[in-house]
Amino acid sequence: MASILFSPAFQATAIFPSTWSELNRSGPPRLSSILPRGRPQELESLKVSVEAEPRVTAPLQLVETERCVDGKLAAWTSIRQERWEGELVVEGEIPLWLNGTYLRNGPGLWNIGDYNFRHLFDGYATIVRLHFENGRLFFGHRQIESEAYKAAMKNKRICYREFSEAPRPDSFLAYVGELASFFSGASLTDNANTGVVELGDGRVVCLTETIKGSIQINPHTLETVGKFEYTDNLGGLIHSAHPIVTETEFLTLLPDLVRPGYTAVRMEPGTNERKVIGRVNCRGGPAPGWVHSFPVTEHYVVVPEMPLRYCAQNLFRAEPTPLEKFEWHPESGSYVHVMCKASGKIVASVEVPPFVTFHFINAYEEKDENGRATSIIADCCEHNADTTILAKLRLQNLRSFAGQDVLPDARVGRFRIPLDGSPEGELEAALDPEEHGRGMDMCSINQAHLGQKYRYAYACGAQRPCNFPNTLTKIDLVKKKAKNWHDEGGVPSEPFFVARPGATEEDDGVVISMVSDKNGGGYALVLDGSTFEEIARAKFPYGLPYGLHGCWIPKKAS
Ligand SMILES: CC1=C(/C=C/C(C)=C/C=C/C(C)=C/C=C/C=C(C)/C=C/C=O)C(C)(C)CCC1
Ligand SMILES: [Fe+2]
Repeated sequence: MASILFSPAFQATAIFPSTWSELNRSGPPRLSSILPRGRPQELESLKVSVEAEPRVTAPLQLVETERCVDGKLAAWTSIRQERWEGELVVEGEIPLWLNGTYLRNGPGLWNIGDYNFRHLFDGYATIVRLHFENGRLFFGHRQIESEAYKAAMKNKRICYREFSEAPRPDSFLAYVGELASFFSGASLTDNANTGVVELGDGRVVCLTETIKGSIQINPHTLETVGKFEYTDNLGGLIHSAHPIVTETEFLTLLPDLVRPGYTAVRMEPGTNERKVIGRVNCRGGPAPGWVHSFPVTEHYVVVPEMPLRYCAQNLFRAEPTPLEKFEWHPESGSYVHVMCKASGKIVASVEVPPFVTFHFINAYEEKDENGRATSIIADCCEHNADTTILAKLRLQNLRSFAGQDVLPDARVGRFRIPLDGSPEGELEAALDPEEHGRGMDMCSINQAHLGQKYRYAYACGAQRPCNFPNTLTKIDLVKKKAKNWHDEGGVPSEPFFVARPGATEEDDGVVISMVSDKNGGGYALVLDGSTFEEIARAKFPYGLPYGLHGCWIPKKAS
């Protein structure tokens, strides 16, 4: 029997599903799950009992080195248990207007027993919930029960093709069955570990880049509701991981690997049917460029075609490749296409300097004195046309930081795309990248400015030396300045901006993030959107794995 002293906010209640229990069958003592009982102030300090489970020789084991241990950054370690929920003790003041739920999705389990995954993006999805209510903060996390996750738990081995991992042919064939499914996409994962969105009709869906990896969850309990089935016949295997979602529509891009191009589609709230807006053919290369995200303006869908292109062979290859599912084809050219949202027509298709981006920040139309759009401005987190960032995100590299400055430089890349028929567009840094330490990714904006002229972007930046973005940065695109927040030795996740209801200033609101601290713990962080100063934090019961993207679900008016 071991004991851990916990803050008064936590009360012990065991809630281990059998899958997790099996997975954890050996190794160090486990912490029981804990649920809140009453306000933190009302509770006494509590000793939580931790029982050591009997060691058995089982194929599935969590390896000690992969676990979150004190003194080691939790960001790159697997989630400690399948689920947890409870109230957190808040230091500082959460504004009373901040009522609603921040959900954040990401890969959180990077090992099956003693088998360790290679890449950050391989991990089985962990959804985390921060529920803000009248100054109080409730926290929970849970594994998403994709077919890939369930199969791995059941068979104690990887059964589907993840970002960089593929099952051994025997286990895959044993699980999925026929060889034909190998070519149909059935072997691809549905591990929805990349993002989470609330549709206009209130349904909450976790996403990855396979279409079948769209999974509906319950935003209150984090329970997996089931697969989100698209009822149209559009087919295809993959889509952008970042649809544009508003109260009135869901827009996404479907890359076509057979006839290289992209189809832009729209889905209305209350339906599961995507309708085609239009299609654009690729201008270069053997396959479409990777389209992890894309921006929109008021009237246009902006379709980036980057020279980091999908590689159909790599999608189905068993061995890891240098660029995973992709290949770098600088000779094929880089392009940006602009599609009219109303007609689906291509109104511009320009060649641009080579670029590597995963995340677009925003886009808008520049207009002349008659209100006619003359060009499109599209901003992204741009990795200086260097693909090495993908290898830097392998877990071995993330876990082996020894003080060297190894994070490749990134910048806010600003495209200017003329709408007058000119053949070329521009790409330049929107501000001196030194302002944010030459680190730049995982961005958000005030959603009220989506597709509109805007001034502020929030992102992860860098304080060097580092091997991963380790600051939060607020970028002022007008003054070309950044304000930076940093906790030495810590790794913050995507800063997510939530506007104050009734605000008139673009940065009137808060920025939410979750931080892995240097002691192996972690905390939820709330910064003032305007001053970028900390206003509240709340410690988690244990450090969490790094998460990717989130969404805000405001409390519904009653
Ligand atoms: C590409 C395919 C798949 C998986 C795609 C996934 C899981 C992509 C995830 C991409 C993410 C999270 C990109 C984030 C980038 C962040 C960066 C560059 C941060 C940099 C910091 O400096 C499958 C679904 C596995 C199969 C089809 C193809
Ligand atoms: Fe992303």
